[in-house]
Amino acid sequence: MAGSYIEIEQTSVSLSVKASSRVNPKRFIRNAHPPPLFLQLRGIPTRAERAGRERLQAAAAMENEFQDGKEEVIQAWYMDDSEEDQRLPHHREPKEFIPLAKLSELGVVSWNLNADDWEKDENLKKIREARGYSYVDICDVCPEKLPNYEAKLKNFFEEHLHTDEEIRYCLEGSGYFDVRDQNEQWIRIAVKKGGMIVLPAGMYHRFTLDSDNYIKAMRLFVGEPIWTPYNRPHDHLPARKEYVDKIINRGGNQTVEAR
Ligand SMILES: CSCCC(=O)/C(O)=C/O
Ligand SMILES: [Fe+2]
Ligand code: NI
Repeated sequence: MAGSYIEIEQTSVSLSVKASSRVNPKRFIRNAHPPPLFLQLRGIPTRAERAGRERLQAAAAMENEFQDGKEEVIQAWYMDDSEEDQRLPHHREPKEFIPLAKLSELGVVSWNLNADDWEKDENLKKIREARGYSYVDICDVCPEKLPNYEAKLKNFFEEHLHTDEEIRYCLEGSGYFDVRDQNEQWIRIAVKKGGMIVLPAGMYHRFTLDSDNYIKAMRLFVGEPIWTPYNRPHDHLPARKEYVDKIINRGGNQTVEAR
């Protein structure tokens, strides 16, 4: 092939590749941007597509890491319907605990990390690297440190969704993240020091302190954070539709009625 040319025409680009000992023409074509039409038609992945897929695989592989002792820092149970103080556990009678694997089915990812050493923790670094969590800050939920404490707590407990993942790592204290299961039942996820949790984009949820009244949480984000809560109902948002398709309907065609 040395010295020969491969000419590929498509509407937006015309690509000439001179094959030589230094350039692998097949690889050059696969990495062209935009991808040549014949690659698109044959479904051959470009370099960008391969990189995207590899990132997703790395992020997914991370979901099985750092699980030892997780039950001590993250527990989940079905809630009762009582209107009593939101900070109470709200167990059903009898109690209905939920295996953490069930949370994975809902798209919730979680880990047990060493919160005493979070600044140097290699496991936290691995998670951030694999999942692209470039942004972090720390949020103390207590009246002295959180501006507009009462209003914020009220907003946290309004059922809402975000258009990106909600990623929280409990460094001190504890709190409850409530999520809906596939049948709209409330599940209470109790997170203690060392528990890190990811609620997927488009999942309705709410947050409350428990009766110990304090959490110090690391908040993580991919890129610049967008904190906007979309209170229920916000079923028309693409993030919600994707969540419903992927998790609630598991790729099927069932429709979910808006409340
Ligand atoms: C524990 S961080 C405060 C809760 C929060 O940020 C949130 O978005 C709840 O849904
Ligand atoms: Fe939230
Ligand atoms: Ni809206």
